[in-house]
Amino acid sequence: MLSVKNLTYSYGNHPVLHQVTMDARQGEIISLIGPNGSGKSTLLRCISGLLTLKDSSAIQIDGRRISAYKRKELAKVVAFLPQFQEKMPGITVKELVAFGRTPYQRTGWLLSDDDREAIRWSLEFLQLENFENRMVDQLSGGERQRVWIAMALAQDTPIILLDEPVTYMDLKHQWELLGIISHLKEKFGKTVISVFHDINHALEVSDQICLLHQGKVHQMGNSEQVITEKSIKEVYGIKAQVCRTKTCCRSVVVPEGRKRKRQKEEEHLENHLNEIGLLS
Ligand SMILES: Nc1ncnc2c1ncn2[C@@H]1O[C@H](COP(=O)(O)OP(=O)(O)OP(=O)(O)O)[C@@H](O)[C@H]1O
Repeated sequence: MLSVKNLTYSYGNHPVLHQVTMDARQGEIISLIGPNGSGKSTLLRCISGLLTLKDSSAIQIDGRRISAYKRKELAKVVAFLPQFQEKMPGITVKELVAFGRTPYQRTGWLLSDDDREAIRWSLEFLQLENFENRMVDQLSGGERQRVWIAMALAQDTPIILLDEPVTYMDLKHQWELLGIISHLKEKFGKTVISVFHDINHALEVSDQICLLHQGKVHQMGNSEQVITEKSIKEVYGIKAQVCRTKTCCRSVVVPEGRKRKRQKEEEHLENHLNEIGLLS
């Protein structure tokens, strides 16, 4: 459905993405992970059509290069939640979610029955019914983020791009949103490509994980292939354990804390002193 092939992108003369290749099938959840500045947002913005590509055939949807889509046509296929959302003063939650229907407007701003149904569905899906008349700029960061996600869902596209969708959310809402993302795939066959900073979030929802490092795909595949102690060390430069937990039915990544590091150093010193006979 979505194919990214040898995508290279520079901001002016600052190269950011190098020969990125990635495929997404229909109904697949792909997580983009990688350190700050590795190019995750830039990759999403390229796929969303917001950035102009030198090689316009590098990104194709259903076999058609994205530059061949008209703006409105592409907005019916790809919805994009950017990393930072505006506060949107003077606009209610329902009005903002209604903006998601813009690609379907013909003349003027009259909502059709389909529009109203999509708006209602999105508000319900994000549990925002009780918020619909609230002003967007008076919401908390996490609440506002849910409204922006609802707007993206109201667009009713087969492909949804989410840039750090859980950033401002508390623990409960983070895990609820991960459930919503899985639901979008399982019940509605949506293809979701999402940036996560918390690898455990990526492990919870992904069919595939794309690990970016310095603008290149370091590894792409299922979680067991990609999330290893070796790859975390290579890309993030930290020591972490990848533990398989029975209760979660998946792996969890636990970075080595300072206490454990200190404990290991002390054990090492004690062993050494033992070896040379200073401790007995
Ligand atoms: N508009 C821009 N103009 C110039 N350089 C940019 C622009 N946007 C991003 N960059 C640079 O491109 C590189 C990749 O940025 P990008 O935002 O894609 O990374 P990221 O992996 O999403 O980072 P983060 O995890 O911090 O959000 C960085 O070096 C950044 O400074």
